[in-house]
Amino acid sequence: MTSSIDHAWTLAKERFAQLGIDAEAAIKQLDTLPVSIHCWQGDDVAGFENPEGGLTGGIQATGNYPGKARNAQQLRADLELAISMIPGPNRLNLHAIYLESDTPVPRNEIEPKHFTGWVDWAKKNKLGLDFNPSCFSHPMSADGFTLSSANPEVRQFWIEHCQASRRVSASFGRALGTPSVMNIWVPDGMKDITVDRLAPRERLMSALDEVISEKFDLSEHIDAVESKLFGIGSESYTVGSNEFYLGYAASRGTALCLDAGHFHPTEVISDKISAAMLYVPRLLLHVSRPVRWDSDHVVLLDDETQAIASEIVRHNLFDRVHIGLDFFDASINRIAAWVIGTRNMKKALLKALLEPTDLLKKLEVEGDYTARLALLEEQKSLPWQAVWDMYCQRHDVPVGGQWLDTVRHYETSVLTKR
Ligand SMILES: C[C@H](O)[C@H](O)[C@@H](O)C(=O)CO
Ligand SMILES: [Mn+2]
Repeated sequence: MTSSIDHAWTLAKERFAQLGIDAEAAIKQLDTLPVSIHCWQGDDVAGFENPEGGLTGGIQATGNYPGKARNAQQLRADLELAISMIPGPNRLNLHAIYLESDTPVPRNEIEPKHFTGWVDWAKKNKLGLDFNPSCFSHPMSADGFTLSSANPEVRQFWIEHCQASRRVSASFGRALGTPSVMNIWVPDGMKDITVDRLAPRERLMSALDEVISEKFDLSEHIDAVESKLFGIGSESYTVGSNEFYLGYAASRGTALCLDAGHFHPTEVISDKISAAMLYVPRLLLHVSRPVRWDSDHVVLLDDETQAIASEIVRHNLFDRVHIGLDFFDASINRIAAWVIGTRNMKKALLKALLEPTDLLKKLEVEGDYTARLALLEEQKSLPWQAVWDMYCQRHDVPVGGQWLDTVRHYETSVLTKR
């Protein structure tokens, strides 16, 4: 018997075909676009190095929802549940503080062996891994500076941490056969009026040059650098600003990381993609949702998420844009947060893949802006949701909101007992 999902899919396929869109091809393309899920939503960016220590670096996870993961086994179990409800290919994005070791490991001495548990797990779950040095929540970052510190000892420590992180990242790429994108974000900045805004940037530039001096094949490791506007306690000056890192990535050939929460409130990263792509080889996206500030709310299927996805699809940037997520909400069920945010990113990609882009571009070139707007608005009510349901069904993940029942059951049976 034909199910309602199959029936809706057949009708949707016909409807899209009338506009010259191949829904089957859209689904196939979506299957080539992994989303890198960030591990840190699962435990409020605590990590396993010193989970009781405070989160520093000017970022904050607010909320006290019960059941956060407290060790690697719990975090992996939570991730497995989330991933079982997200259709299509995924990656896992790890921070260095999620290492596993029986004895304390100084950050500048981390090695691939401290992450073998993650690599084995990634293999078993068919996931690629991405990586991040963790330049925060540490006594050596206590005065707000790391790679740009005026203190040579502090600077050297973080250079060594980032160098060690690159070796870990490359080991992921070799073990899993897919390059690990390693993103460098440093919180360096000042709370108040800064007199010498140049010297820290000079130091950051030369420290980064030291960090990336060891050569790795792009098939195993990709460097990315992430800018920021401000952080809590560094409101007046951020060393690694947008201009700093755009110039750095363009001149050194690294990827540029654009975080949706790291710009002025009316600036959007969707509009930066086409501009930056003319100068940098690759982009890493940290898709997030800033509410008034870099609040890292869960990603919605909103206009900006859609615009980000549409930019990737419209300009065929599939091989040059790495899609990552960056939010950490401790006020709701953390597994639900992963599921909601990641499904939304994928829904936006699917909707973009179902757009009659060639026709829209033709109308634009011809100056028919009336038809362009009419078509853009009409397509919002095309039956993309039936295509999404079929995509979920084929990947054997819950089709609609039923996934929440599974999360609720896990909450009662596992999370509340932690
Ligand atoms: C954990 C951080 O959010 C992350 O490393 C960084 O990407 C960031 O966005 C800091 O604001
Ligand atoms: Mn980020």
